Formats: sequence, structure tokens, C-alpha cells
Amino acid sequence: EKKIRRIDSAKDKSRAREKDSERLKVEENVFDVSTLKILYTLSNKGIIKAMGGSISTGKEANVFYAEGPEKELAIKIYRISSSTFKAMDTYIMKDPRFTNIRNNKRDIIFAWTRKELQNLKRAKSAGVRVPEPVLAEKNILIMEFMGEKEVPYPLLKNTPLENDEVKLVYDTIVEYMHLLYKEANLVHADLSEYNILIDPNNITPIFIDMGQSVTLEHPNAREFLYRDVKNILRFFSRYGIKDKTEELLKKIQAE
Ligand SMILES: N#C/C(=C\c1ccncc1)C(=O)NCc1ccccc1
Repeated sequence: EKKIRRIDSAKDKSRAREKDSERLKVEENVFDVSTLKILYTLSNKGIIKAMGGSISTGKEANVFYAEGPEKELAIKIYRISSSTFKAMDTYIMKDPRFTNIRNNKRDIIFAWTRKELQNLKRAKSAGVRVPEPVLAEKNILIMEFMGEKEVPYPLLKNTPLENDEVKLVYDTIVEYMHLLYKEANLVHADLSEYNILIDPNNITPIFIDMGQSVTLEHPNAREFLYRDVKNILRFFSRYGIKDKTEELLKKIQAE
């Protein structure tokens, strides 16, 4: 009995160590010197009062919680050593808003960060619920924190919907896709249950991650819209939603 307990606790310890090293590794390679300098400057300007922990990590960026002078903030830091900047290439090089940037990694990542800020602003003014954009500085994007007391709102992926909530959430997502298209002239281009938060106070959707969003002038805009529609229909089919792809595409592109 004692022996087993000892083994268990040893296992727990090694698991904890692994977790810490994992977290350290993640945070290590996103906080390069130039990024730290910017964070330091932003904190001297009073824009960031205190940095919190990591909210989510992706291949190309990390999102951290931070305390702002008034509200809670989310700080999205794009990794300069990001390996997926090749993918960014496709989205940004054909975007008429960014044709003139030099084809080097840092400039692409800085342009991408500015693009996410611009896209959030356009989405917001079109009436789509997104985190309030604050500023973009090199590879750092500051936006409103969507959550409460350091706990981010859950992803749609992790939010079981009651029957009487499904239609409202689905219709709001479709309305936001329509507003993005007609008013903001944008396609999200990575829309899925992984990039929609649900505000638990009123079960309403919030679109996040618009770095890859493209204007309708982008040669692949319709293909990206088609993919977004397929993702949303696939997810809501589990709740019995049976809209057809063509039908939804028409609704989103309608006057
Ligand atoms: N923006 C954002 C996110 C959350 C968020 C939460 C609360 N308030 C604002 C934003 C987020 O997790 N994005 C996913 C992601 C994609 C790529 C790299 C890292 C993380």
C-alpha cells in the first residue's frame, strides 16, 4: 500500500515537472528580447498594469491575460520564430491591403498583427461582437479580455447548448457572418467552434482570431467563406440544424 502511494506521488511529481517545463518552453520562445522590450514600454506607458498567465497557445501565437488601467486585457503575441509563417504568406501576400510588404519573416508577422487589429476594428464597426481592439505594436496585439476575473469565456466547442439556445446562437453566428461580408467586406477564413467564444451571461457568440480574415478582393475569399459555412453547418448538425450550404451562402451574401 505504502509502496503504491510512493509510486503514485512520484508519478504526479514527474507529471507536474513535465507540465511546468512545457509551460516554460511555450512562454520561453514567445518572449524574445524585442517582445519583452515592447511589453516593458507598454507597461511604462500605463497601457499594461500587470501581465497574467497564458490563456491559450497556438503554433503561431500565445494569448496572455493582462490587467489594464481600466479593463482586463488579452495580449496576443505572435511568435517571431513561428514556423507557420509560410501559411501566413498565402493569406497576406494576395491581400490588396498588404501587397507592398517585404517578404521577410518579421515584416510578415508585424503586418499580420496589424491586419488582425484592422480586421477586429472593421468587424466591430460592422456590428459583429468581437474583443474590443486596443492596439498593435510589432508582433503584439492588445484587445479587450472576453471573460471575467482572469477566466476567459468558454469556446463554443466546450459549451453544451440547451435546446432553446441552439437557434439563437446559430442565427446570431449567421447574422455576424452576413454583417462581416456585407458591412465589413470581410470573410473570417478560420471560423469554427474553436474561434467562437460564448458569453455565459447571455449565451451570445463572440468571434475571435481574425488575423487570417481577408477582404472580398482576395482571390480565395469565396473559397474561405465556403469553408467557414461548412464548419458552422458541420458543428450545428449535431443539434439537428439542417440548413443547406448553398442556402447559407446565399443568406450571408444577400443584400
Ligand atoms: N484571440 C484570442 C483568443 C482568446 C481570447 C480570450 C479572451 N479574450 C480575448 C481573446 C484565443 O484563444 N485565440 C486562439 C489562439 C489562436 C492562435 C494562437 C493562440 C491562441
